[in-house]
Amino acid sequence: MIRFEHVTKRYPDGTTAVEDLSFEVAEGELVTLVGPSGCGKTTTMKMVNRLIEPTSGRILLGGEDIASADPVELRRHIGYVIQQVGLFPHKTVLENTATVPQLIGTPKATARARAAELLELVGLDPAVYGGRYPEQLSGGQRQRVGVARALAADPPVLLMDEPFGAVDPVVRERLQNEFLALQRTVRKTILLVTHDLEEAIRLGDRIAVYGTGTIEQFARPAAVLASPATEYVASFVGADRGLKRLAVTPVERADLERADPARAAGDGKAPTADVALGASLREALALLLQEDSGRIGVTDPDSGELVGVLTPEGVHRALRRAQLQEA
Ligand SMILES: Nc1ncnc2c1ncn2[C@@H]1O[C@H](COP(=O)(O)OP(=O)(O)OP(=O)(O)O)[C@@H](O)[C@H]1O
Repeated sequence: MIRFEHVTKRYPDGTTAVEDLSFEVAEGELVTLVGPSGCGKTTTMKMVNRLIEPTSGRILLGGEDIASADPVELRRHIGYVIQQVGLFPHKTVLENTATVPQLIGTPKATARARAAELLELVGLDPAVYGGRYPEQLSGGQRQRVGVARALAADPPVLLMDEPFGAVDPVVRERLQNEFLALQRTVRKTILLVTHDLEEAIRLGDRIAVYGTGTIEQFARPAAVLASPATEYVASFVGADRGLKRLAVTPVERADLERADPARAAGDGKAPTADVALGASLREALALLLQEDSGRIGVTDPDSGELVGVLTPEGVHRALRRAQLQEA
């Protein structure tokens, strides 16, 4: 869907922001660009909507070279969410959200109805918030309006530059989770820039880890954590990557031991907590650490039935399995 072919950007003062970038974002995929300040993430992203022009190489969108597209037309198909959100202070939340559809000629009533739907979708009741002005919102609420506004024109592609950067860690995690749930419904093709590795791991279907102006590794989060491609990636990912890997490894049937209801009932140590198959090992381990029985139940997410129990040995097996799969 978005394809970079040997893209280099040199600024007029001679700074090479990115050099020979080649990668592809599949349709409906969310790719996070992560790396330290100044490594070229924002430059990469702004080349997609032609706010910045590459020095060499080309970028294809849906197979078409964007260099031959009309920039204004191009940007209609690309939603853009930035950290400062950039809401119009003198417009209400509803008007802000309806801006783009109205610009492209959607009748006012239709644009507003659509805006109200989107506000609902990002968790803001339009009846409560629609008439407010941006300054009457919290930082997290403003950020949600920014996301709703970017989705309003229903663009197939979204560019997001530190979209959750301006809020505190607790709100940030909630917004991230809501955003993931939203993405499961809307399935946009997304490039998301962040300097926060946790965020990149949590949100990305794949992650591009930037060195200076180049991508050091482009892979699924679990693969980056299990086998960093270079020394640089290993140090960026840090020594606690085993812990981070817990967050991206799901509980699978093969990790479980048989649930034995007779024994569980008999020794009075039935696990009191359970997780669904597919939950992260991090979630499972957090519960396991609080369980006297040393086991937690694992249920089928569809039927709710108990399918087995997970023990610390099971967690270890799961981690080894994940490492082998990614190696
Ligand atoms: N207009 C410009 N002229 C010259 N150099 C620039 C210009 N814009 C960016 N740069 C340089 O290009 C490099 C990449 O910048 P870019 O903004 O893409 O980095 P980034 O990874 O997004 O950083 P941050 O996380 O701090 O936003 C940096 O060295 C930056 O100083």
